[in-house]
Amino acid sequence: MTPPAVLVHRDQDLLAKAAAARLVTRIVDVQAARGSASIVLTGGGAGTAVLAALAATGARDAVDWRNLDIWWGDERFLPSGDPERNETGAREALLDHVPLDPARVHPMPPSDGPDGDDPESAAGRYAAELRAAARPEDHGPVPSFDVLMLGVGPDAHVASLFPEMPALYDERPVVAVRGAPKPPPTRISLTLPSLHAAREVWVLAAGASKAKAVRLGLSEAGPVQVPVAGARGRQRTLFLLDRAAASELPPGIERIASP
Ligand SMILES: O=C1O[C@H](COP(=O)(O)O)[C@@H](O)[C@H](O)[C@H]1O
Repeated sequence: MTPPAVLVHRDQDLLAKAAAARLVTRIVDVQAARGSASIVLTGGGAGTAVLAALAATGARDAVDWRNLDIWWGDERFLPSGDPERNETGAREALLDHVPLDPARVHPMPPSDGPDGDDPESAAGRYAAELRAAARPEDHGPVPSFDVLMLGVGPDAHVASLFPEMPALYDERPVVAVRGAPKPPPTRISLTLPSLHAAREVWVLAAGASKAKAVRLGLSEAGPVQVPVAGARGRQRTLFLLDRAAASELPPGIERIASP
């Protein structure tokens, strides 16, 4: 796993635009090399702002949308179409506006889906979908995602991996989370081993409320206490921040800033 690089942008708006431009470039590069690409979406303010910025840029037409697999890092276990679902936010911000292949969009099951109100079965279903998409060269139960984006909570959670909760010890690729401290309490999440399968992990954080979590995420803290400290990709890890989220970083951390 790679040590993170830190990039700091002026504010959330510029962060979203810069991350959207970076995402277009990354997808286009991967598609040029291999024909298709895979990304993992996050919910939350910064992650959804990146998708909206991508929808608003003309550069989106450079992406071969039909050859893109879209997965989610976590989901709030709610009925399909619920405005609190990460899927709903992503569809409204971007997915409904680009010509994706519906078969390559992989939302986590809703609570009114094939498993009914059973998050453990829904997590197992998603794990099976990931396993079916993994190729021998991935050497594991999930694909080697090209980019996996993560928001971060003020409590340092990523995906639906909350500090000190059992999901952080789980070796299965996908788990049900019950009793989450942030509503809704029932969720589905990729686990740390699945996050680590990504070639690139991008942590997105904006606002002063995230500053402490960002500082701890770049420290030597353990992922059980500080889940964002476990957000690391196989080839590259980026912390993409605005100035407020970067405001508590110690001087020793090297960063690249934009005006
Ligand atoms: O509940 C969640 O929260 C985090 C962070 O959200 P934010 O609004 O504080 O940025 C998000 O990354 C995660 O996907 C989501 O389910």
